[in-house]
Amino acid sequence: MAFEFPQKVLFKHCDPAGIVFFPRYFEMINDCVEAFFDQGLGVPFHDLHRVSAVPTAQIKTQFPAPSRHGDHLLFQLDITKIGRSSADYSMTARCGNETRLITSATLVHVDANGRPTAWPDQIRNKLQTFRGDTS
Ligand SMILES: CC(C)(COP(=O)(O)OP(=O)(O)OC[C@H]1O[C@@H](n2cnc3c(N)ncnc32)[C@H](O)[C@@H]1OP(=O)(O)O)[C@@H](O)C(=O)NCCC(=O)NCCSC(=O)c1cc(O)c2ccccc2c1O
Repeated sequence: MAFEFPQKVLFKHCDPAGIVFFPRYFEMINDCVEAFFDQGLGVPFHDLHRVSAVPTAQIKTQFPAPSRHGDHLLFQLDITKIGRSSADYSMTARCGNETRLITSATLVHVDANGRPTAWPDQIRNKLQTFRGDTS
């Protein structure tokens, strides 16, 4: 099951050439991850960050086609791997049938001291429900 996150391209996302500037895509990616924790996992960041955090250890992104002001993007997130303290996800953003962004990344669950710590069972079990087809 993929988690879905709609995002309309706004004026603030675009550069003078009229296309989405890549740092704004990374903000959209993080907005999708934040919504995933809140709505998908039932662990909103304002609760999670009282005791832990989930920084990004690695991320790889491709932009196969540009997005423009007014486009309606649909982000889809799948969990592809769950480790002791880490989780890999893949994410795409599409406008209609056209793919605009493909990304894969690793989040690591860390304690209040920033050290990797095992996922709590409640979060691990919810992550499992968003496992995609890969590995
Ligand atoms: C991320 C680290 C805390 C990892 O520490 P360390 O390297 O000591 O970890 P281990 O070797 O013990 O491995 C633990 C665990 O992580 C996996 N892992 C580690 N590095 C990688 C990697 N490069 N690629 C893939 N996987 C990796 C490893 O396989 C282990 O997995 P297990 O499942 O087996 O346990 C440390 O490296 C660190 O602190 N890095 C800096 C992170 C950072 O600054 N990122 C960029 C800015 S922060 C950020 O972007 C961000 C912050 C947030 O608070 C967020 C909150 C919510 C969502 C997103 C956030 C976010 O993106």
